[in-house]
Parts: sequence; C-alpha cells; structure tokens
Amino acid sequence: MNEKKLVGEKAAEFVKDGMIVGLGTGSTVYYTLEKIGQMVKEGLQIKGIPTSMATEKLAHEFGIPLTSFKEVTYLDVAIDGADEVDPDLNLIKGGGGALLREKIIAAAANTFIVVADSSKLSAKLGSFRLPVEVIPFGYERTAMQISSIGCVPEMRLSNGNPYITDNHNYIFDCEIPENSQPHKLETVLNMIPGVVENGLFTKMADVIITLDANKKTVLMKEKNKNRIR
Ligand SMILES: O=C[C@H](O)[C@H](O)[C@H](O)COP(=O)(O)O
Repeated sequence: MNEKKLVGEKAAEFVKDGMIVGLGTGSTVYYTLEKIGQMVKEGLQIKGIPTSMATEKLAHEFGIPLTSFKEVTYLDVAIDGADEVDPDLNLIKGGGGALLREKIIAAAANTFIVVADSSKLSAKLGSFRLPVEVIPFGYERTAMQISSIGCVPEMRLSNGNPYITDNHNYIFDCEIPENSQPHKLETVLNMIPGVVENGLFTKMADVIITLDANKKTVLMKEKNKNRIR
C-alpha cells in the first residue's frame, strides 16, 4: 500500500470550486497535485500558487491553473508535506529545500493542511535534521552563530557543491538540542543575521492527514487555536 498516495489524495477533498490553493512540494503532495489535476480536467475551477519551481512545473504538467501574490493576498487553503510532525502539530519541513516559499504560503492560507504518512509522526521533533536557509554572504559566520545556540549545522551539498535553493540561498541541515522548545527555537534561529528562514513550522498547521494503525486515513486537528498567521 502506498501511504503517501492515500494521504495525498485525501487532501484533495478539501479543495473546492473557486478556491485559491497553496500547492506544496515533495513526494507526498505529488499525489494531491495529481488528483487536483484530474479534478480540474473534470471541471473544478481553482487557481494555485506553487511553493517551488519543481511544483510549478508539475502544476503545468497536471493542468492546474496558477496565480501569484501579484493577484491575490491570501489563499483559502494550502496543502503540503512534512518531514516530521509532533503531537502538537509542530512540523519540521524543508527536506526538499522548499521551506521558505512553503512558509510564506502556509502563513497566507486560511487553512493549512499537512499530508504525512505514518513514518513522519514523532513524539518529539529532532530525528530529522532541521533545514535552515541562509544567504550565501557571510554563511561561515552565520553557521558559527547557529552553533552558538546549540545547533550543529552541516552545509547541504549537491554533487559536491553547496545546494542552491529556488531563492539562490544555501541550506544548513542542523541537529537541534535534545531539550529544544520548537516555537522558541524557530523564533531564535530567525533572529540570527543571515538566516532567511528555518524549517520549524510551529502553531501553523490546522489539520494533519495521516494514517492510523489500520492504515485508514485520519485527521489530527489543531487543539489550541493559537496558530500564528
Ligand atoms: O522542502 C520540502 C518540503 O518541506 C516537503 O514537504 C517535505 O520535505 C516532505 O517531503 P516528502 O513528502 O517528499 O517526504
């Protein structure tokens, strides 16, 4: 059974006529995009804003019409994947390098839906190294400052060279301290000069679509109503 396909396709049920939809990035939301593409072919009228150049390309392939922040100021719903999800619906994202545009789009969405197969669920965030996007200028010093708050950064590489994001930045994959408080760490990292954004998405997700022990899709919902937009 393909867990990613099950949760990915389930998310498409949240997409209704007339909506502006944030289109996430990755191998799970791929199935959401494919399904939305089918729905568009059957007459669904929506417009999407992609979270990465890879997703923009897929949207074209699947026939999903696109718009941009030049034309709209908010989205009805954003659907995206995650690398790790904790019981409070905090996330680590950015394994695919798309975290910056993903966070801008999630923050602009009235409802933020996350698709995560059961391997992504974790009692505590930190098994997946936290991606932190930094500008190339002064990255050596930015890395020192990231280390000074207890994280262990490693430059992400692609074919032996620094990996370059869609925004022409670098990424450090960081081990985070064991006792980290996700929201505090998210905020403190973003105060370091040179850090553009980090992959902690705390107080943002409204719904996680995942699978129960019987491999049936289930929704984990936000309890605290204290999300940050
Ligand atoms: O930058 C990539 C995104 O944050 C993805 O949503 C995340 O890495 C999960 O991707 P996948 O569904 O391929 O595991």
